[in-house]
Amino acid sequence: MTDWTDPDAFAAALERAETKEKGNCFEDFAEGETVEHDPGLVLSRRGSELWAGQTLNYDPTYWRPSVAEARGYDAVPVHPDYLLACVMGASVGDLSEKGGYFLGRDDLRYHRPGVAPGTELRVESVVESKAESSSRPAYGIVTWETTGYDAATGDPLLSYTRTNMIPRREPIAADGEGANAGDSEDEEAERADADLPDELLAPEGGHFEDFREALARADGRDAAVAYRHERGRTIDDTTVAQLPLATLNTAKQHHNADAMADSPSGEIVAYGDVTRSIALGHARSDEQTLREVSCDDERFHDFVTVGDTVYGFTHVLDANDGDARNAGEVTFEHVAFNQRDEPVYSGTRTALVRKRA
Ligand SMILES: CC(C)(COP(=O)(O)OP(=O)(O)OC[C@H]1O[C@@H](n2cnc3c(N)ncnc32)[C@H](O)[C@@H]1OP(=O)(O)O)[C@@H](O)C(=O)NCCC(=O)NCCSC(=O)C[C@](C)(O)C(=O)O
Repeated sequence: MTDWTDPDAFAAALERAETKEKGNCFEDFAEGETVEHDPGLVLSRRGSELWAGQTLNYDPTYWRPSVAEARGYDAVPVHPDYLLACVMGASVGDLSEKGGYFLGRDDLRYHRPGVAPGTELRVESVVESKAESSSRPAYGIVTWETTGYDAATGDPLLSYTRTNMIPRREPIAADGEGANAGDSEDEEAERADADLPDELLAPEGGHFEDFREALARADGRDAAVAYRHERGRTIDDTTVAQLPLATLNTAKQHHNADAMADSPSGEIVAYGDVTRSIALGHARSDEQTLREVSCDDERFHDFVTVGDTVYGFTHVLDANDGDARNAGEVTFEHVAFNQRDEPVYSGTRTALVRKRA
C-alpha cells in the first residue's frame, strides 16, 4: 500500500497526476455555438429570501403575501436579483468557471413579472463574440447571450448578454498594459466628472412624481438629479461565497482562496451580481419600486473583496408617465462604490415606480 502520509511521496504523486479539468478556456468557445446548461435550478422562496435579506433588498412584495397580492401577484414572487443569479449561476460551470472576471452585461430584460417559487429553470447561452485582450496576454474576452426559460412552459423569463475575461490555454503576445494605459491624470479626471454638472439635486421622496418633479427642477439649469444612499454593506463570508454557491455559481473567484492567490486580485472577490444587488438594494430602499423592467451598460470596474463596504450612488436620467395608472417608468444610472469612494460597478436600470395614492 502507498504511504500517503509521507509528504514527499504524496507531492511526487500530485506532480504526476492529471487534473480533471472543469470549465472551458477562451479557445474552447466558437462564435455562434449554443451551449445548453445542465444544472438548472428550481427557484425557491428560501433562496430568494436569503439573497434579498443578505443584499438589503427589503421590498415587502417579496416577503409578504398580502403585499404581493395588493401588487397584482397571485403569490409571493421570487426577487428579480435572485432570479438573475439563478440564471447566471447555471451558466457558470460551462462559461466562466475557469476563472474569468465578469466585465459587464448589456440588454438585461425581464420577460415576465412575478416569477413564482417552484419554477424549474432551463438555461441556454449562445457565444456572441470572442476578442483577444491586448493588455492581458493570459486572457481573451468572450461575450455570450444567455436566456433563462421556464422549463415547463418554454417561456423566456430573463435574458442578457454578458462579457468576461476568460483564461487562455496559451498566452499570446500583448502590446499594452490596460485599456487606459498611458492616459495622463488630467485625462482620467476629465473622464471621471465629464457628465455631471455642479449642482446635484435629490428627489423629495421615492414616488414617481418625486423623480419627475426633481428632473423638472433640474431642467434648464446646470443641475442633475443625483444623490447617495446612506446604507453600506460590508462583504463577509456569506455574501462572498454563500450567495454565489447557493445559486450554483462555481466560479473559483468566490470560494477558492488558494487558486485566487495567483490571480490579478490575489484573493477571492465578490460575485459581481452580489455587489450590484447590494447597490440596487440601497437605491430601491429610497424608491417605491413596483417592478423591474431592464438594465443596460452594466460594468464591473474593480475588485470587491472581503472587508470592503459597498455603498450606492444614483443619478436619475428620465421619468416617463407611460400607460400604467398606478406607476411610471424611471431610468436610473447606479454606481456601487467602496469605502475609498472608488466605483466598482455602474449600470443603467429602468423600473416602474409607484405613483402617490
Ligand atoms: C478585470 C480587470 C482586472 C481588468 O483590468 P485592466 O486594468 O487590465 O483593464 P480594463 O481596462 O478594465 O480591461 C481589460 C480589457 O478588457 C476589455 N473590457 C473591459 N470591459 C469590457 C466589456 N464590458 N466588454 C468588452 N471588453 C471589455 C478592455 O477593453 C480591455 O481590453 P484590452 O485588453 O484589449 O485592452 C478590471 O477590469 C477589474 O478589476 N474589473 C472587476 C472585475 C470583477 O471584479 N468582476 C466581478 C467579480 S468576477 C465574477 O463575478 C465572475 C462570475 C460572474 O461569477 C463569473 O463569471 O462566473
